[in-house]
Amino acid sequence: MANAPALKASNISVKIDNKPILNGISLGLPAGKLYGVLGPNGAGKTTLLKCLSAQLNGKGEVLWQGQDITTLDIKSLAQQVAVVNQINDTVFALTSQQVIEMGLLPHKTLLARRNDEDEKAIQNALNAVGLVDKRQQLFSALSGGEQQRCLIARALVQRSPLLILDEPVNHLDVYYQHQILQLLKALCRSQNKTIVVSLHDLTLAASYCDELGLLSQGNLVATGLPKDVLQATLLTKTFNVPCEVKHSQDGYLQVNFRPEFNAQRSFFQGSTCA
Ligand SMILES: Nc1ncnc2c1ncn2[C@@H]1O[C@H](COP(=O)(O)OP(=O)(O)OP(=O)(O)O)[C@@H](O)[C@H]1O
Repeated sequence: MANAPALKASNISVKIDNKPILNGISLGLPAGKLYGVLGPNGAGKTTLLKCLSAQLNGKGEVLWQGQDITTLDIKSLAQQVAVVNQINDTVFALTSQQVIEMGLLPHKTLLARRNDEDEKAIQNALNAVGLVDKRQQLFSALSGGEQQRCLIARALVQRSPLLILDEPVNHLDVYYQHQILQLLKALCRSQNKTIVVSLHDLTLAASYCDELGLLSQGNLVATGLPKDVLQATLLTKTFNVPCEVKHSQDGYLQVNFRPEFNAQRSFFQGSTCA
């Protein structure tokens, strides 16, 4: 079946400390597609991505190529799924190259040395994310955006058919936001990869993602083509900010949140500030 989902989540639910975080999420994504997960802070995007990449075991089932993803042993999982989590405060005493090289581990035996093919993969990944000149720089000395691109490069050399990236364009300037999403989309098309990203920029999501899922308070309130998910009324309700969606003649969607919205009014209510 050409369009059978490569990644299929059925009825995923997560509770933490008895608080529902995800409520019965089901979605299916064919190979070769870029899927964007959207939603306000705390909606459950990271939690969903962790379930899809077997970092978190919720209720329900995640099938990757027909197999329950939680049953893969750690090496097979790393060969199948590359993960880029949000950058945390972990300071790696490693160079960019060494961080990227970690992506080769799932394909190596314990004592294997780096070969020409590995070197080429690292060089290609450094090129792809524009970090050739930072190769020997300590990861901890990279800027936030460079760290983000370095972790994406690590995922690239992992050569896995499924990529899960949590806010991959966070910290990136406009050029690299577009460059990284173009790269991810190209990987879907040229290598038939299945890629899931969480994003906050809805216009960017509309420009690059094949399909979107919109989360609100742990519920998947819409999923499908960008034009079907990005409806002004639904977005206004979900993000609690008045919004309009413009459709350009060349097929692009632009989501504008209204600047006259005064979030500070509620912020300063009850405070003594003038
Ligand atoms: N380990 C945890 N302990 C307690 N609560 C948690 C834990 N992990 C997540 N949560 C809660 O689950 C909810 C969803 O969190 P999640 O990180 O998935 O949201 P998100 O949509 O990715 O948010 P953001 O846009 O801010 O990154 C939040 O209310 C969060 O506080």
